Amino acid sequence: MTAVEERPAGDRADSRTPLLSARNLVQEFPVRAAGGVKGGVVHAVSDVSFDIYPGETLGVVGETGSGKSTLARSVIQLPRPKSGVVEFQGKDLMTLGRRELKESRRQMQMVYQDPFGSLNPRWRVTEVVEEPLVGHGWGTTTSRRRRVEELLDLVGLDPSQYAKRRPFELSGGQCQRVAIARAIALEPALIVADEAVSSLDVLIQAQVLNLFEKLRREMNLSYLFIAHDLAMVKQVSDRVAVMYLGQLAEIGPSEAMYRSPLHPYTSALLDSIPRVDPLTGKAHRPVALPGEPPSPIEPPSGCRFRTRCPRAQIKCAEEAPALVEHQPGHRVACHFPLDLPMPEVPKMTGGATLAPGAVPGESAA
Ligand SMILES: Nc1ncnc2c1ncn2[C@@H]1O[C@H](COP(=O)(O)OP(=O)(O)OP(=O)(O)O)[C@@H](O)[C@H]1O
Repeated sequence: MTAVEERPAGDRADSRTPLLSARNLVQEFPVRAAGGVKGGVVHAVSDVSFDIYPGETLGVVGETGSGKSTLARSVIQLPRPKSGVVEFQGKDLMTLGRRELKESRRQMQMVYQDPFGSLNPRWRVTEVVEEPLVGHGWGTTTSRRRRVEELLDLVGLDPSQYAKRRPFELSGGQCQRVAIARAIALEPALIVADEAVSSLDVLIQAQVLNLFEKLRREMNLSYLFIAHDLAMVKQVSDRVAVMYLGQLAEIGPSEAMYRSPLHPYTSALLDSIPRVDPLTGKAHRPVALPGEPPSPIEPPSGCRFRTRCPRAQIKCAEEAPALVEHQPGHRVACHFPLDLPMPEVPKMTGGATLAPGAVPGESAA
């Protein structure tokens, strides 16, 4: 796949120069077979390219195991990807030494799914939030304490009530607010939120999402926002990237992706969530995605989704589709995307010669 040039969506993104450009990212993990013998590799992220613009939220969705977290961690170089380029604020992170990378990491912070697990249980809230400031030699003890109070205020926690508490004395939502205060302490440009609200109940989720949005406006933050919940991703994202088995299936402006998805996988993901049609008011009955994702150790040839795709053709097994722009800023990696009529070509009928995975029989759309 060639490098892509993307466009910011909507009027939130305030610049045409990306804050972050990831190109052809690859991350693989060796697997050990029984007895510790070296086995194959997990192709967790394969040739993924995307941009994030200042002030923009890019949502990433996909089934479990599709490589979302690995992608997020590759971006912040934890660990460094196997290959590719990550350019952040004009610097190629892949070539930076440890000291320079630490400086760049100030500007990119992660918020994790488990709010309790991500905080040191022995520390008080003040110490948790102050720690990155200390680590980067920020200010004096007095100015740091003042900054911690400001940060707690900013995330909606009254310092006089919460500063001295320990994580076990907080609710999940409060813990996540502390984690966010810590993440924004050094005024980063990018927050990588990996399922950051998934473990919270719905009401608290909405409050934390509002907090993210407030911080985006006030600090011109960008987000790489990872979640399973498509409805939530749509709500917070300017653009959405759909991952399947380590690759981008589709990326585009949030509204367009949900209104008229181009990839059969995106369409199937949307069909799998309960929702109400905004035009007719009719409830949509969710349809489960067929089958299971194939093993990322031996992904299918050609298009990785073809073993579950109702539109799969012979070509899909033979040739990997490139991520191609179909609408402005809306790219899809599919030989037979949903905005084009199905051509009259021989259909795939069985998996024997097209392993791994069986191909959905004659169910082409
Ligand atoms: N350190 C590792 N060693 C070996 N395999 C790994 C490692 N980390 C991730 N994987 C594998 O890489 C693939 C992608 O995993 P990843 O956690 O990135 O997916 P995900 O989309 O974030 O899933 P989830 O939504 O469940 O968090 C999976 O097959 C996973 O088992």
